[in-house]
Amino acid sequence: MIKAGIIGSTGYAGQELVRILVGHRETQIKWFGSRSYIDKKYSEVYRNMFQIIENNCLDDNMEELAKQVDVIFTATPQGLCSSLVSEEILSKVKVIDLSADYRIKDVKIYEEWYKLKHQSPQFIGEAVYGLCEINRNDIKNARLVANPGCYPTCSTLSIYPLIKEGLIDLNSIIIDAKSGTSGAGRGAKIDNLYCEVNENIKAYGVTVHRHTPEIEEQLSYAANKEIKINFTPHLVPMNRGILITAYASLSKDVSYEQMKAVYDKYYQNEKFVRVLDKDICPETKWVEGSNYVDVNFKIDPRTNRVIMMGAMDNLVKGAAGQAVQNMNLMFGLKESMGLDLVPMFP
Ligand SMILES: NC(=O)C1=CN([C@@H]2O[C@H](COP(=O)(O)OP(=O)(O)OC[C@H]3O[C@@H](n4cnc5c(N)ncnc54)[C@H](OP(=O)(O)O)[C@@H]3O)[C@@H](O)[C@H]2O)C=CC1
Ligand SMILES: CC(=O)N[C@@H](CCC(=O)OP(=O)(O)O)C(=O)O
Repeated sequence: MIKAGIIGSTGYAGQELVRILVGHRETQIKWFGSRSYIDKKYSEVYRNMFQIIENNCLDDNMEELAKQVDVIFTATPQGLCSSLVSEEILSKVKVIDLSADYRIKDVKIYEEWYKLKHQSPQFIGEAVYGLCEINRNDIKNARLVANPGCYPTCSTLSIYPLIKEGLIDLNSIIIDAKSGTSGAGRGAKIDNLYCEVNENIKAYGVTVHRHTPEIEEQLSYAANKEIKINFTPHLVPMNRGILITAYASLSKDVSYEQMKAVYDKYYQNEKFVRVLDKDICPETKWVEGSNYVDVNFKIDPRTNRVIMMGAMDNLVKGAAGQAVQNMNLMFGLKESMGLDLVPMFP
């Protein structure tokens, strides 16, 4: 049995991790970390866990945690994980960070976009970017995994095959993204109040969203060349779900069948990436509650552009599900263990 501790178990990403790990037959959650609910029953914070979890919430005592568990998940605000990790901790326990602290390899770029001083830059080089479909082998040997951001997961997986195969103009990529409000976390913020969000849709973080450099870095690895993108997220009035619509100019003539073969080349053996049939557009409702990313594309011959689309659940493949996928790889388990979650509908 893997013993797991979750720092930030009372947030939206943390509670999704709890929900998934409760159903994981090789894992036992030993530590339900919290800042605001210390000594309160977890099932009083999340009543869906009534009679399922009897534990109390605990503080984020890393030293004590490291003695008691095999893996620590940090589902906490940006900057916290990097202030807790040390060589001593990493020598005792594996860490999977759901925040962005170790996702960006250039610390200056992290500090510039996050407006934070990085607390342990010495571990950035070692951390493995946990996009399982692309970095599987490195993840298996990692002590520290940077679980990818939600928008970057959906964007990268939707665009990656076409970059790898040199089918798109690298200077022409535009990503339009939409997210449900659980992406913003459980903390009270005026922008996320019912009256602000309901019956509304708005762009935010235009040109300055912190996921821009993360997506650029991942796409640049795929291209082996520096890429800049336009990335515009929108907040939509739903609980869960991310939809990506990305645009790029084609760099060569390519038919539907050829492009489909490219997506299949990368994803036909990937359980969690589903390349949809011709003309079927990904929808958030068909992936909700699951670890799937649905992707598809359409070529527009009038403009010589391709439109790439992706949909996933921000809390599952975009956060907790991917974190469990990473844990499975790090502990030599079947990659999909605990993640056979059939999408919920309606
Ligand atoms: N929501 C999403 O869709 C996704 C989130 N993520 C990432 O996961 C992380 C958590 O996000 P999310 O769950 O949305 O956020 P929430 O605001 O819902 O949760 C934050 C969690 O962190 C805890 N926390 C806050 N400050 C501290 C602190 N100083 N010390 C210890 N614990 C603290 C909170 O504890 P308490 O409630 O007890 O005060 C809570 O459990 C973030 O880094 C986010 O970027 C990644 C991908 C997707
Ligand atoms: C709707 C919303 O606010 N989404 C968040 C992104 C989700 C998240 O928590 O960010 P990570 O994936 O980097 O961890 C945002 O735009 O900041």
